[in-house]
Amino acid sequence: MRVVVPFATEQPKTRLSDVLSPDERRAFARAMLSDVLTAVRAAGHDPLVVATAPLDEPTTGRLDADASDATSLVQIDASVRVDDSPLSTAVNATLAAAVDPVAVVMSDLPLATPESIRRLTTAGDSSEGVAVAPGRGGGTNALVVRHLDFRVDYHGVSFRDHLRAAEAVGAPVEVVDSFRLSTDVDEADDLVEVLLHGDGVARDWLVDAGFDLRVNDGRVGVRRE
Ligand SMILES: Nc1nc2c(ncn2[C@@H]2O[C@H](COP(=O)(O)OP(=O)(O)OP(=O)(O)O)[C@@H](O)[C@H]2O)c(=O)[nH]1
Ligand SMILES: C[C@H](OP(=O)(O)O)C(=O)O
Repeated sequence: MRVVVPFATEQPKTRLSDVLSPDERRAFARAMLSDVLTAVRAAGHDPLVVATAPLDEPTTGRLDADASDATSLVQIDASVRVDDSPLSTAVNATLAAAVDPVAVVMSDLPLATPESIRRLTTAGDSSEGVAVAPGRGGGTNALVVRHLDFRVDYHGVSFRDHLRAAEAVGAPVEVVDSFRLSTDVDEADDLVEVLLHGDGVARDWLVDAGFDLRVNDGRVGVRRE
């Protein structure tokens, strides 16, 4: 199945600005993308990155296969389509052109595993269905679209909006209940999950950048050396 991975190349993860510089956010976003692409490929699928700008011509940050500091960019070896239109417009262009089912998997899911991707791509297996993996907080972290008329509308409470959109076109919905797919990394506290449950490039990046768990009386957070 074709798996589309949207990617904001130039100014990603602004909600991590409190803990990461702009160059670090670019580098960490690429590390997460790398983990997602690895999981997609290991699940037997062919990823297409739909990026706002080319991945091989960074405007800032250093492209370095032996990434050894927090602003070196991990090399991404994947098919890339550059489309600088807004997220939903870019994804919908892909859906409109598709004749076969398409999966859309966000690039900020560094806990994704081949098993969780396979669960997604085999869900909603009716020929006209839609499978939705919600993100925490109302978003949509991954989708499989088999209905030709279904279109995405990201941001806001997109999980609820996508259920309604599926209903509007008569597409049966399966909700994919997956810790690994529901964990998108948006805010500093989400880094806890990557440190605890990740085992890929993104976790290594955080450790190299000096992040560790911060244990107080309340909820676990992160601290940086
Ligand atoms: N192609 C494309 N992908 C996008 C765009 N905006 C976000 N993405 C990707 O969509 C997914 C979800 O992104 P968000 O968490 O909403 O946004 P973000 O830019 O990563 O982070 P924030 O700046 O903190 O909102 C990630 O895979 C992003 O890389 C866009 O305008 N175009
Ligand atoms: C793209 C957006 O991501 P969030 O801002 O919820 O992380 C969504 O899931 O609708």
